[in-house]
Amino acid sequence: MTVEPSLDDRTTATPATSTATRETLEDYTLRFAPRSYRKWSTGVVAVSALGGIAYLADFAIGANIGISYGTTNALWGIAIFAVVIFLTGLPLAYYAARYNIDLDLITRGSGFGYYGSVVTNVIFASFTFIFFALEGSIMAQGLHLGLHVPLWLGYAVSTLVIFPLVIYGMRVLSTLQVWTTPLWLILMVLPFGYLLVSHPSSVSTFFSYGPHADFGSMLLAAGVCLSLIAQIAEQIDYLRFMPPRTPSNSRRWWTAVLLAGPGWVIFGALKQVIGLFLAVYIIAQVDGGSAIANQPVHQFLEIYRGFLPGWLAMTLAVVLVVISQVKINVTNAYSGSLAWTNSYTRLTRHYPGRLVFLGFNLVIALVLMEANMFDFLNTILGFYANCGMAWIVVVASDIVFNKYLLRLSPREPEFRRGMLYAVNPVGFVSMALAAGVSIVVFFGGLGSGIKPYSPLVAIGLAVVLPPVLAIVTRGKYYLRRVDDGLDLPMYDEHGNPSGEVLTCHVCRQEYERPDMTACATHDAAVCSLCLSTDKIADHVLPAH
Ligand SMILES: Nc1ccnc(=O)[nH]1
Repeated sequence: MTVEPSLDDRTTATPATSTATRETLEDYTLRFAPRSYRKWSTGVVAVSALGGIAYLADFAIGANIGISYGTTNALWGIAIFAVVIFLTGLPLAYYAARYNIDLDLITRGSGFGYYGSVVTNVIFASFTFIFFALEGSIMAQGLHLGLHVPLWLGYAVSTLVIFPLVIYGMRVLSTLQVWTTPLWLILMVLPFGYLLVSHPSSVSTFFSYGPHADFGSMLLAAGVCLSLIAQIAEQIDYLRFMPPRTPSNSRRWWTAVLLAGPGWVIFGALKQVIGLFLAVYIIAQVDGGSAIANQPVHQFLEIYRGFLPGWLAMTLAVVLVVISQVKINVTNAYSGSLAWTNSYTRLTRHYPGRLVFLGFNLVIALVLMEANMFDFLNTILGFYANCGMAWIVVVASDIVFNKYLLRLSPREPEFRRGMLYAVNPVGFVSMALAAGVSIVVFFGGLGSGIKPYSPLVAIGLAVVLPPVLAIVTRGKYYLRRVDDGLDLPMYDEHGNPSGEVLTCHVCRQEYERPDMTACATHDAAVCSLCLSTDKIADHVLPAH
């Protein structure tokens, strides 16, 4: 769902094709990513995937939990977050890289069913507008500090600039994505190193900041960080372009999947720790520091001031904030519009084009910003985390327990209409219960004593319920039929999706084997998207 750098050498559709066909052929959103398109090395895929994580929200998140719960509890919270993200991200990243499909397609076959994953798409869309609003607020703080733009106007500006960029500028931005990463490292990592060396006493101030260790506070802190759990979906949007895994590239393949998949959290956690460190430094060193310590632009301004003239420090801080935030918000806007489009297409069997939903997503984000969401960050993120965890952890649990250990869920992914039941209770009910109960706990509905434990409730239910429900339903609701009517193997000799090409008799484009199904009424093959938009279910195969 995100931009791929330097993918210019791809095949493009002929002008006569429908909007749906053309737009999904740009980068195979909503579709299997074919072998013919996956020409990058494992290293290029990994670097592109990690290029997206230069966003600044982590600095604000780290600072906020530190200010609320103290350094010790915040650090433990970040550690809990990192472990959960890594363990749950691993099976998901593996499926994306091995089978070349995005997280929505994985979700459908991992316990949710063809329509069941519409809900998880909405969870993902919420992730993009909540984080769009958070990143946009940070950008507006930069514009306010550097150029005295009032915050309300800064929110509007940081939203409006994204439109033309997403509509026209994807290519340019892909390039920007690649060359701003080194610039970002220079602007961020080096100054932080300098601060540590020049002010060694700041380290002990840091460790002694705030209240002592307390398990409830650690979990509350972890809950805020865990709102980032859906980030794995964006990592996967790149990982699905991994080349086939063969005996000769197996090591490189696995390294790339581990680093760029669940490994994103190493960088995320580091940024949170740095944001927390800088916040404590500002509170200790600057008059009135506690009011601004959670704002990344102030954090960078303070570091730069240590060794640069004031005007230059200010310019650099604002430039860094604007570049980072525009970069990430283009991704948020793009991914969010895709998630909405995807749900809408499946429910109405009509592909409306992405622009409508781009507007829709950004309006919600702007309303959140204007309502001052930055001041209620811990609550919004902590609340969202319950939904995000319920989805991601259920999918991970289905893969690990139901696919591998119990073998009640089919090992190979399935995402095509007609092959799946509309809704599979295994994942759907698990997610609904995990999210529902943990939200009730989060708001104190089951007593204030267990209120901080809502992340544990969400994770616990989401881990345990899928295998229980798979056993209860005996895995009956995963596949509506097992044979897709095409007499061609789906996988090659190494277990990679086949690169064999077939023509869709509806849109007349060529697609690789895994994207195709036999047509119910014509003696021909049909592609997954033409199946999704088939209004009268003319091509959809019957249940077995
Ligand atoms: N995917 C994202 C992660 C963090 N912040 C964002 O804005 N987006």
